[in-house]
Order: sequence, then structure tokens, then C-alpha cells
Amino acid sequence: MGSDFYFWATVLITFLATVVGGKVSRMRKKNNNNKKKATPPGPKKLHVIGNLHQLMAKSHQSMGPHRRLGELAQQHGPVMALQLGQVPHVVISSAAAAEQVMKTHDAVFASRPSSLTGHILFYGSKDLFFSPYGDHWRQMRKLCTLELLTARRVASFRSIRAEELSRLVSALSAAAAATAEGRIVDLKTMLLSLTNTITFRSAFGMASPKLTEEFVSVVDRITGAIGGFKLSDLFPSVKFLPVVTGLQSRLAAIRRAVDGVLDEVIGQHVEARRRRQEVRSSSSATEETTEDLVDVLLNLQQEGTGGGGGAAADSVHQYLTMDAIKAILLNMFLGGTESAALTVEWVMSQMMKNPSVMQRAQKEVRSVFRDNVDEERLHQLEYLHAVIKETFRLQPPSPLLSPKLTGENVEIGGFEVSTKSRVLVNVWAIGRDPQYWTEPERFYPERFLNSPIDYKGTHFGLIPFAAGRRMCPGIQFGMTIVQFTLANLLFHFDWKLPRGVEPESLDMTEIFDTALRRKEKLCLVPVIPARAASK
Ligand code: HEM
Repeated sequence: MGSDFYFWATVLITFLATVVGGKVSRMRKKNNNNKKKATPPGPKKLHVIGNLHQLMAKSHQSMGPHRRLGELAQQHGPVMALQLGQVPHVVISSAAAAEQVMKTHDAVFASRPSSLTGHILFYGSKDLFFSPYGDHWRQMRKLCTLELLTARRVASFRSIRAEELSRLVSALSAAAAATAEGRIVDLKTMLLSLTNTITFRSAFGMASPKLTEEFVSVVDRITGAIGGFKLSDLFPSVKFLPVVTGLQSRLAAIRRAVDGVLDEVIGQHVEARRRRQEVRSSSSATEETTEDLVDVLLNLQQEGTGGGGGAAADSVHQYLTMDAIKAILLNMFLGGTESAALTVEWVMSQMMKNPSVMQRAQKEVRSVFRDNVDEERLHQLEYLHAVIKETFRLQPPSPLLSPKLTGENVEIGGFEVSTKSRVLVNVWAIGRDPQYWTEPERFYPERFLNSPIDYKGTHFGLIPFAAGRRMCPGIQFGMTIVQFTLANLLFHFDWKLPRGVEPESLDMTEIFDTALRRKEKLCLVPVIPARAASK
């Protein structure tokens, strides 16, 4: 969100532009005309910037918008109005109100406001995440749920996950054997590299380390660019803001870099397909290859010209331009890699802080698996699953959902939410709502044993993947990686904190930009358990 100086200087320029344009008086008049009896309550706002100062002052920035909005909701209620710049927002902070937004009136809130980031980085919002609700979004959604992220497709990448996990276990074993005490590992970096590689290979097949590195670096740049509130989105009438803040040129540079890497990846696939077709037409042998996601997308695109697409192919190919293919591929990376790595990291952090939970989860894993971990029996890990849910409740990777654009005036929690408002669902606050959860601050996975509460979008107290039409389509892909990785970490190793760090003093400070991360790296010591060492 930038430094205070940068922020206030930009606000000042914006203020002048707004005054010169005579917009202040027009906005006031409009607000008066639109005043409804039961608009949601909210903190007092200032002219021009509205409630921005209540979020963006330095002391508030450091706690993260999810916590700050949670604090404000405690004063103003679970359906709270905020004016951020020129744009009216409504913040939802209870399970009941979230259910009204993402179930009862889901279609009204299914769109996204247009954003410069989505427009520039995601090829005119031709992806799934930034796409407004409409035909393009519907086709992209169908493509993801019926082709790219099905249980069958996820299963087809099993050998990739097994190979990459085996590589990670070898690296950790080497660290464990390095000295009598074992060596400290930076688990955060290792996990991110694991999920990057699994997603990269599932989407692109094998590629040179150089291309992998280039792609991971551009994804990092995108991640850095999409977080936080953008002044240009909050003052949409001030057209020069993206230029004077440098946002537009920054995004354009990233887009050129992304485009270069994606062109190379897609070009390599097109060439490999051409060679395969040549081989097929000159020999009767049919070669069985596992399709990666680029292959699936190119097949579907060709469907209109006689290619061999699958269940979604009948209509999607008209929408599947090269830009849409690139935008969807970016979604797979941005949705898939960091959230899964962060989830594993938070679960491990919570277990290190709560040693009895670690012991119980480890005992379960070691009783279900004998020689190695396999994906078929992950569903038997009932306690580990409860630990993951409890971590999602307290540290959801997306604590604040991206703004939803209200399509018409609608009543939520007894208040009128007016058309074109942006609705923010505070998943983090809902996970700690004392009306829904007993002892909400306590890490207590046992609350989920013998409980029907799940994260599949029907229990609105636990919505780490959101719910409704805009719910995450990658749950199966993501959760298979999360469960398989955790089972391996617990099966093969015991875990110690570095010398001098006690469970009670393990730093759990969070930062939130695009996702909820640990402020400090998670550094742990892997130890080969006695029974395995004596084999
Ligand atoms: C632990 C892992 C994951 C978590 C916690 C997670 C969470 C979420 C959440 C909360 C949303 C809604 C975002 C919002 O409204 O602001 C979402 C949407 C989305 N996720 Fe995930 N996700 C995960 C894994 C994945 C994976 C593996 C993929 C793809 C490979 C993926 C692709 C997407 C896409 C494309 C959307 C946009 C859907 C739409 O707008 O229609 N996610 N995810």
C-alpha cells in the first residue's frame, strides 16, 4: 500500500482533481438523493477519502485490513458500510450475513468490479477470477470444473506429486542426517518451491529449469502487484491516477514479461503436438501420454477445427482465444501454488505450537501408513483433517475475499445494500465469531471431530474457499497437495524447534497482502524418527 507520504501525497492530488472537477458537490447531492432508511451502519467518514484513513493510517496498515475491519465490525456490526474513496463498500463479518450474500442472493453478488490489474495482467479480465459475471465467466468456469480441475484430472497428476514429494523428503533427510543435532531448514521456501514445481509440471509438463525459474519469477511479480487496495480502483473517476502513481507502467512491464514466458511455453507445446501428429500419421503406433493443462486447453481450442476436446468442448472453444488460455493458466498458478504452500506452513506452525496436537496427528499418520504414504488412504486421516480445518478457521489463506460487485439493491441482515456497492467478506473475522464458535481464539482441532462442519461452501462459519458461484474450483487440486505433503512430513520426520525457541514463543505474526503469510520464515529441524533410523 506504499508509504504514508506516498499515500497522502496521492490523496492530496486526488482531492484537488475532485474539487476542480466540481465532483464533491455532485457526489454529496447524489448521496443525499440515494439515502435509504436502513443503510448499514459504519464509522463516520470524511469528505473525498471517506473511511480510507481508518484503514490506511500506518498503525492500521501494520495489523492488516482483515484485523482492522474485524475491529471496526465489532463496533458497527456484521453488515457494515464503509466509503473507500469514491466507492461504497459493505463489509460482511458473520456467518449468517455471508450465507445471505453467497447463497440466498448469490447471483446478485456474483460479479467483480472492473480493475486495472485484472485488465492489464489478465488479458482484459479474460481469466476466471477477474472476469465479470456473464457468458465469458460461465464458459471459463465450465472449463475449469469439467476439464482442468476435475477429480480425474487431479488423479492423473499423481506421479508428479509422488516424485516431487520424494525429492522433498530426500532433501529433508539429508538435513536431518547432516549433524548429530540435525540442520535447521527453511520450510517456507521448501514448501513454496514444492507447490510451484507440482503446479508447473501439471500445467506445462516438463520444462527447462531456466523457463521454470523465469515463470516463477513473473508469477512472483504478479503476486506483488495484485495485493491491497489500489487508489485508482477507489477513485475511478480520476483517470490520470494509474499514470501518476506509476501503476499502469508497472503492470504493463509485468504483462510483457508474462507474455514472453507464456508464448514460449505455448509455442513449445504447439511444436510438440505437431511432431506427435507427424509421428502418428507415419506409423500405426499410438503413444499414451499424460496431458498437461496446456495440452488440454489447446485441444479444446482446436475442437472447433476438428480437435479432440472433452465434456466442455461443445461451446467453450469460441471463448478460448490465446489470451483467454494465457489468462486461465495464470489463474492456475496464482490460485494454486501459494495458498497450498501457506496452508501446509500454517498447519505445521500450529502443530509446533501445540505439541500434543502434533503427537496425535503423527500417531494417526503412522498407524494408517506402513512403509510409505499413498494418496489412496489420505481420507483415513480424520484427525489431520480436523487440524487442517482448525488452521483454516484461524489462518485462512484468503482472509478477506476480493470485492464482489452488487448487481441490484438487496437486503442483507436487515439493511439495504445498494447496487454497485462492493462487498467484502471477512473470512478471518467469521472464523473467530464468538456467536458461531466456542472459545474462538483457542486452537482446538477436536471441535471438528464428529462434526459435520466442512469447508465445501455449505457451512458459512468456515469458508476458506469462499462459497457459491465464485467458490474456488481448485479445492481438489489444492487439498490433495496439502494433505499429501502434511502426511509425508509427519510420516517421515519428527520435528524440533531451533535451539532456544519454545512452543509458546514461536512467532505467529501474520502479514496480509495477497494472502495471509507468516511474517517470519518457519525454520524447523527435521529428525529421522528412531524406528526409521534403526531399520
Ligand atoms: C489451499 C488451497 C486454496 C485455497 C485456500 C483457495 C481459496 C480460494 C478462494 C477463497 C477463492 C475465492 C476468492 C475470492 O472471492 O476472493 C478462490 C477462487 C479461485 N481459486 Fe482457489 N484456493 C486454493 C487452491 C486453488 C487451486 C489449486 C486452484 C487452481 C489450480 C485455484 C483456482 C482458483 C480460481 C480460478 C478462483 C476464481 C474462481 C471464480 O472467480 O470463479 N485455487 N480460491
